[in-house]
Formats: sequence, structure tokens, C-alpha cells
Amino acid sequence: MSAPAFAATHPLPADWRDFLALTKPRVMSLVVFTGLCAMLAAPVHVHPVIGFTAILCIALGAGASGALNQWYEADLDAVMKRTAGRPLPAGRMDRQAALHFGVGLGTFSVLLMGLAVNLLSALILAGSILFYVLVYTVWLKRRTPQNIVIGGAAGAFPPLIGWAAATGQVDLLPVLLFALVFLWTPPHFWALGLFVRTDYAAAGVPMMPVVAGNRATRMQVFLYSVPMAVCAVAPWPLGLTGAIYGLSAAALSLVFVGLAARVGISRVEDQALMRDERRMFAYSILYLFAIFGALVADRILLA
Ligand code: HEM
Ligand SMILES: CC(C)=CCC/C(C)=C/CC/C(C)=C/COP(=O)(O)OP(=O)(O)O
Repeated sequence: MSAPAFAATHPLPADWRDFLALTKPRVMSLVVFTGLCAMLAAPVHVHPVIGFTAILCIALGAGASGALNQWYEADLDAVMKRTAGRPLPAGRMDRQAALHFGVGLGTFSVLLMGLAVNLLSALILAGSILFYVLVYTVWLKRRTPQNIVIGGAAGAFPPLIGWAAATGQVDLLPVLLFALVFLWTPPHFWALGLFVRTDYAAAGVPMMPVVAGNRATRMQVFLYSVPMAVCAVAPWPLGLTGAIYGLSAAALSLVFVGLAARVGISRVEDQALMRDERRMFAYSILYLFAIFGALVADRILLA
């Protein structure tokens, strides 16, 4: 596999901050949080050292996938305002270094998970890294506006990984959490895609707002939010969680669907004036942190 041609001029010696940036630490903090919460919500006692190792592996694996994503798409990142300052397009890092860092970190995370935790969690971790890098980044991102729907599944695996790390198996609750993050991703990303559409258009990336237009994308944001809310609340009536989680999920999801409905009916065309979309995007992040936090609170307080 070779990445699209991109030559950074005069790479400067990269320092640790550039390697950290390669792992997309802010995005990955939420990815890791969902894995951690699923692990804490599992109905088993996890030895703290094993638990810490599992979360470390998710963080390293997610970071590795971010590094490989940036290694592959330095050409795209160079033409988008939001991403032009990243270590590769800004010329602060050699591409080989990014590739070696990503492959090394990813391999290490999967091996450590397999040796220290269990095989199932290591296999799902390996699948998530490969899915994000090969299916999303290499295959779908430049080809179809469904890129983030299918490819976004990569980001939904960590709850399954956290649960599998704790229990050695996969059950209905983590499957519902997978579905929650899977259905959350389109509203999360397309809200942002709407107000940075020109960036993606300039880079030639067929994101939904670029291909289908603002109106159709806004409708999709709303349409995904409804089944997402159902998956979010479902664990409560199914008896998989208690009322603390159930009521929190219901309230948080109601606000989510409300904001998505506002996006759905908005007709603002000027990106700078897209307040509903910015609010939806910001809330999507708060939402996922809060709902996974509520899951743990439910387990601890109702234990
Ligand atoms: C294919 C799926 C996804 C796409 C295309 C996507 C895209 C984006 C983009 C473009 C940003 C803007 C900020 C940046 O460049 O760092 C962002 C921010 C963010 N995303 Fe996503 N995202 C996806 C899935 C996820 C998932 C699964 C999570 C976590 C579970 C997540 C968590 C976050 C967080 C926490 C931020 C805010 C980062 C900050 O504060 O800068 N995203 N996302
Ligand atoms: C456990 C594990 C391996 C999880 C990895 C899953 C993962 C990396 C989820 C987050 C998805 C993400 C950061 C998308 C960014 O899209 P983009 O790459 O198109 O964004 P960009 O335009 O900012 O580069």
C-alpha cells in the first residue's frame, strides 16, 4: 500500500509534541473514555493492573490509528485550513517516521493486549485499527459520502473492547453501546461537515454536505439521531442498567434529538452563521462523555 504523493518541504526534526499530535489526543480521549466506562460497567471485578493495561492498549491502538491516518492523508490535510498545521503537512515530521511510529505503536498495543489481557479484546482492537486505517482512511474516505457511516464503525468498537477486556466475551449491553456510538457518528460528524464544507470541497473529499448538499445532510443528521436515542435508552427497559443511566440517557438524548431537529429545519447557507450546527457538534461530544459517565455512575451507585 502506498500513500498518495505528498512531499513536505524541508522536514524539521519532530519533537514529542508532534508525535503526540499524530495520535489526535483530544478525539482519542473520548474514544478511550467509552472503552474505560464499558469496562467499569461490566459486572465483574477487574484487577487494576489488567484494567489499566487494557485502557493503555486502547489509547495506544487508537493513537496508532490516528498516526497512520495522518501518514496516509498528509496530502488532504495540507489543503484544509483545519488540518494544515499538523506535523506532516506543516513539514515538521518525516513521513517515514510517522509510518514507523503508527505501525510500531499499533503492533505493540495489540500484542500487549493479547498477552496481558485476553485474545478477544486484542482481536477487536486489531480489527478497529485496521478498520479505521484501511476501510475508512484508505478505501472509503475519498470515494463515498457514506465513508463516515461505514468507516465510523471503527470508533464504535472501544466499548466492545473494554467490555471484552473485563469479561472475555461480548454481551448485549456492549453491542447496544456499539450501536449507540455507530449511530452517533453521522450527526457528530455531519454537523461539523456542514460548517467546514468548503474545506472538504477544496480537498475533493466527498463528504455528505459536499455531495448531497446542506439540506439533505441536515435531514440525515436528524434521521440518525432518532435510532441513536433509542439505542441509548434501550439498556434501561431491557434491564441491563438501572434508572440512573436510563433517566440520564433519556434526558441527554432528548436534548440531542432536539438539537438535531433544529439542524434539520435550519436553512442557513453561510457557514460562518451556522450556529445550530456548531451547537450540535459541541453537544455531541458532551453527550457521549455524559452518557458513558452515567453508565458508570449507575453501576457504582446502584451496585
Ligand atoms: C468517522 C468518524 C468520525 C469522524 C469523521 C470525525 C471527525 C471529527 C472531526 C473532523 C473533528 C474536528 C476536530 C479535529 O480535527 O480534531 C472531530 C472532533 C472530535 N471528535 Fe470526531 N469524528 C468521528 C468519530 C468520532 C468518535 C467515534 C469519537 C469518540 C468516540 C469522536 C470524538 C471527537 C472529539 C472528542 C472531538 C473534539 C476534539 C477537539 O476538542 O478538538 N469522533 N471529529
Ligand atoms: C480503538 C481504536 C483503534 C479506535 C480508533 C477509532 C477511531 C480512530 C475513531 C475516531 C474517528 C476519527 C478520529 C475520525 C476522524 O476522521 P478523519 O480522519 O477523517 O478526520 P480528519 O479530517 O481530522 O483527519
